Amino acid sequence: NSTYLSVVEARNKVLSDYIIKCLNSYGLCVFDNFLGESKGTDILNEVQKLYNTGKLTSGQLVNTLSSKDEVRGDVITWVDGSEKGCSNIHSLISSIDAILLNCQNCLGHYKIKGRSKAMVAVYPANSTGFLRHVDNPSGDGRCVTCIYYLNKNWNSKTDGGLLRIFPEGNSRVANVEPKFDRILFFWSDRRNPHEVLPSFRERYAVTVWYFD
Ligand SMILES: O=C(O)CNC(=O)c1n[nH]c2ccccc2c1=O
Ligand SMILES: [Fe+2]
Repeated sequence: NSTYLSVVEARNKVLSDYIIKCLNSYGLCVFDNFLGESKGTDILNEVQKLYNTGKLTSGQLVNTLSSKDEVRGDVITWVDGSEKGCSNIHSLISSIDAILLNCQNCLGHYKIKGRSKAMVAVYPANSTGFLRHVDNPSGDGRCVTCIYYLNKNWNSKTDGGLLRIFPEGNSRVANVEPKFDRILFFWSDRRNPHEVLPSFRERYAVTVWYFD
């Protein structure tokens, strides 16, 4: 009904304003309790199903050493949400689209024109994490990285898997716990080198990149 819609729109507006302010000031933005416990759990269940039915393949070109203890990196798959069993991932993507549509023409000098499919990524327990990198070092069009985390009761002291962002020209480092129902936005270019520390527990995330 109309009241529900206006509540959702008002909430999206508040969130868009927050993202615009944070991204333009710090180049990154973290927001907790994005979709709530039940929706977040629905998405987590879909991601775990993809993982447990072997739908994910190795994300990085990890040079699997011949040694017995294999190098364990992230495993990923790309979904647009129309696939069977991905309807909740689809609604996640639509929720993020709605928020960023609200930010139109207010994110730096970007005019967002599109986005990637959603990348579902799982770092297995005892994984090596992800070496320090820039998502878009070479101007491939990606301007904003958006990551939605799905890890309940995550404690990086015991579970590892911390995302560390080193904002360019800034001595401070952002240590982001991959907490359940947390959404993170950051500029995809050289302003935000980042790394994922080794993970000692399965670590789930869904990432979408927005293009200008
Ligand atoms: O999960 C995180 O907290 C951060 N994650 C990343 O920075 C990240 N960045 N670029 C990728 C490219 C291919 C496959 C996985 C990735 C990936 O997890
Ligand atoms: Fe990255």
